[in-house]
Amino acid sequence: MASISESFKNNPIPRNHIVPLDFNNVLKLPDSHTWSLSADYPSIDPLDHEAVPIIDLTHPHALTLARKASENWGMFQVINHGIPIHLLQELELQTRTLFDLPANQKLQVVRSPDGITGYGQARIANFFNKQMWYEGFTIMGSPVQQASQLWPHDHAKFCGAMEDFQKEIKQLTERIIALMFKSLGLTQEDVKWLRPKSGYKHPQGVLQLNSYPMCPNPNQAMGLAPHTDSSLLTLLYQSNISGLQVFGDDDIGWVPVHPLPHALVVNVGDLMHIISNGRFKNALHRAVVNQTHHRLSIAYFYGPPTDIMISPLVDFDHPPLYRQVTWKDYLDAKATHFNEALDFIKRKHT
Ligand SMILES: O=C(O)CCC(=O)C(=O)O
Ligand SMILES: [Fe+2]
Repeated sequence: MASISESFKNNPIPRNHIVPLDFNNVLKLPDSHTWSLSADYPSIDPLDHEAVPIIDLTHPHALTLARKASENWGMFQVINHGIPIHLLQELELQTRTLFDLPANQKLQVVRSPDGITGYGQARIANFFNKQMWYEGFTIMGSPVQQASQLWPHDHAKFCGAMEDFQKEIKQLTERIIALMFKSLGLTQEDVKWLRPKSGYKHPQGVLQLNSYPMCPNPNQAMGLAPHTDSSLLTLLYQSNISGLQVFGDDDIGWVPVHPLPHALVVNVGDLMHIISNGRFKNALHRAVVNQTHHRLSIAYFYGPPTDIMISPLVDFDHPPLYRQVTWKDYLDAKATHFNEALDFIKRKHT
């Protein structure tokens, strides 16, 4: 069966890049987690500068606003998105319950080297020689298999929250993707797979629970190293602790994206950048950590069905920048070349 899991099977990760530190048992930042960050650390506060736009999805000009934000930042926050607040609260509570478990229990559900779901370090860990102050848990569909190992008699709440949230966030993500495609001039006929009827496989979604424990020396630690998402679009719920930063450009540098109560961050992924033929920015972002709060965030990565070819939108003035790829092909390129993956699918013009 063609699924993105195949890409993970073909690109196994060594176990020392999977098992996270037992953060509860360290008082001092270990050398393995100490980054040389002093030069790039001071980042600009958006209070002094333009910040990542906030878009009310019920606003009559939401389409134009989303297009502009995608062109300028590759990122925006949405409010009035329709996801019930109680669901976000339950999602956060269940995520916290998971990460509050002792390390030896979390290790019962550690990701396998060639697997996609379960507990572990950031998937990008093997591209860096220092480790991140991070632990994560990846879910595709029902998490019941792992949850029943963690809580043999009591996993219904965790599974219920994760499954209910995936249903809601999938619909919302598709709604925002449709809006962005429309803003690019793509028709429903061009992207039939987005609302699959018979004959199309379903789009794929991955839910990623992220945890950044309190850190004894946050200025020399990295929560999640700079990366772009390999998805078409990512939606992120970042609860109420700051930590997400987006790279504006060389003048602005890293800009914090402060959480707004119950808002969701929308992040243009590499595939959307390809479809837009470079018009939408694939946001380079990272997460920093802090000394006093355990920060959680929940990301939903959305991508097309594996057999769908993603190709750049072209017009007469703009020849295609990239060759066409499936999500799986792209994930394979990313697993080898990481942040340079797009260069490998660039078309060479003579
Ligand atoms: O925790 C955050 O704010 C960022 C998470 C993220 O970038 C990711 O999961 O890909
Ligand atoms: Fe990300």
